[in-house]
Amino acid sequence: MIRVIIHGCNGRMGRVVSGILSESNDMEAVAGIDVTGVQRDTYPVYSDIFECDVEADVIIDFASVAAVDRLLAYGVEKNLAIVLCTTGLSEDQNNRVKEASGKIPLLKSANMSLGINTVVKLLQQAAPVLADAGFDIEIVEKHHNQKKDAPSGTALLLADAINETMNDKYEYVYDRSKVNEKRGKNELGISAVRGGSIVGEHEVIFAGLDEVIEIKHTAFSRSIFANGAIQAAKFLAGRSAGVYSMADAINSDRKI
Ligand SMILES: NC(=O)C1=CN([C@@H]2O[C@H](COP(=O)(O)OP(=O)(O)OC[C@H]3O[C@@H](n4cnc5c(N)ncnc54)[C@H](OP(=O)(O)O)[C@@H]3O)[C@@H](O)[C@H]2O)C=CC1
Ligand SMILES: O=C(O)C1=N[C@H](C(=O)O)C[C@H](O)C1
Repeated sequence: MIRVIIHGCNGRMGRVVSGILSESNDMEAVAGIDVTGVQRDTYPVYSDIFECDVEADVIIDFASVAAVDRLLAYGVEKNLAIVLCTTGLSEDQNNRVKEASGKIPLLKSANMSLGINTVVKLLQQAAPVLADAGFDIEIVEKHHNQKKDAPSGTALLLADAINETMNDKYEYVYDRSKVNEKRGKNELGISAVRGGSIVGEHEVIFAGLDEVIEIKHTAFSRSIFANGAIQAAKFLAGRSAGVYSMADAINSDRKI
């Protein structure tokens, strides 16, 4: 049995992860961490991560940026693998993630779904061809009205995937209302929409002369992220220290 601590267990994502693990034959939730400290399932829930002294193999995190520093410190202290799914981390926090990965196995991804990770590959093929032909690139993301960070971690992940294949030539533009000039060729626009219960939608628009290509991913339920995180946890448990990617977990033969 792979023993999992769910960080943010009472949140929207934590509850979905918890539900899937309760049906698993080879993985189990052994503890949860959530500011509320409310126990909803069979495992104990701690409001302070350092109060949790339950033996485990891996932490699955869907919580809050405010909780990330203590999560990393706890993982390092207890020598626990971490699947880090919280988005909106600062540059300093991303550096601390890298530092921690020198000591523990760590997989961080802004999107755990197979679909988005496949879109990344498509973009890396399409972007060099279309950008060289003069196409402008814009990303539009849509999420529910409870989401705190904007733009989404996935929008940035997609933009970075494109930019890496283009020698980092793009400058990201988030708010055109402040720009009173025509669009520059090296701009990559990123726009965020927030409303209702939209689970997650990402559209990458390649706009050329007289033709437009749109690559769009729509999440209809949170289980695609939860299943991806559980697959990542299964992949990560027992590995040596280092940074791993969702692509590593998807290509692994340790399936859920
Ligand atoms: N990588 C991916 O594929 C995905 C990433 N996400 C990201 O995951 C994160 C969580 O999303 P979601 O579940 O919708 O958010 P929620 O706000 O529903 O859940 C987060 C939970 O974490 C709790 N929490 C807040 N601070 C702490 C803390 N210091 N210690 C422990 N628990 C804490 C919250 O408690 P309280 O409500 O009381 O503050 C809440 O119960 C977001 O950053 C989101 O962007 C989401 C979906 C997919
Ligand atoms: O907060 C969410 O809900 C989501 N967050 C992630 C992000 O910021 O990209 C992933 C997914 O789109 C849902």
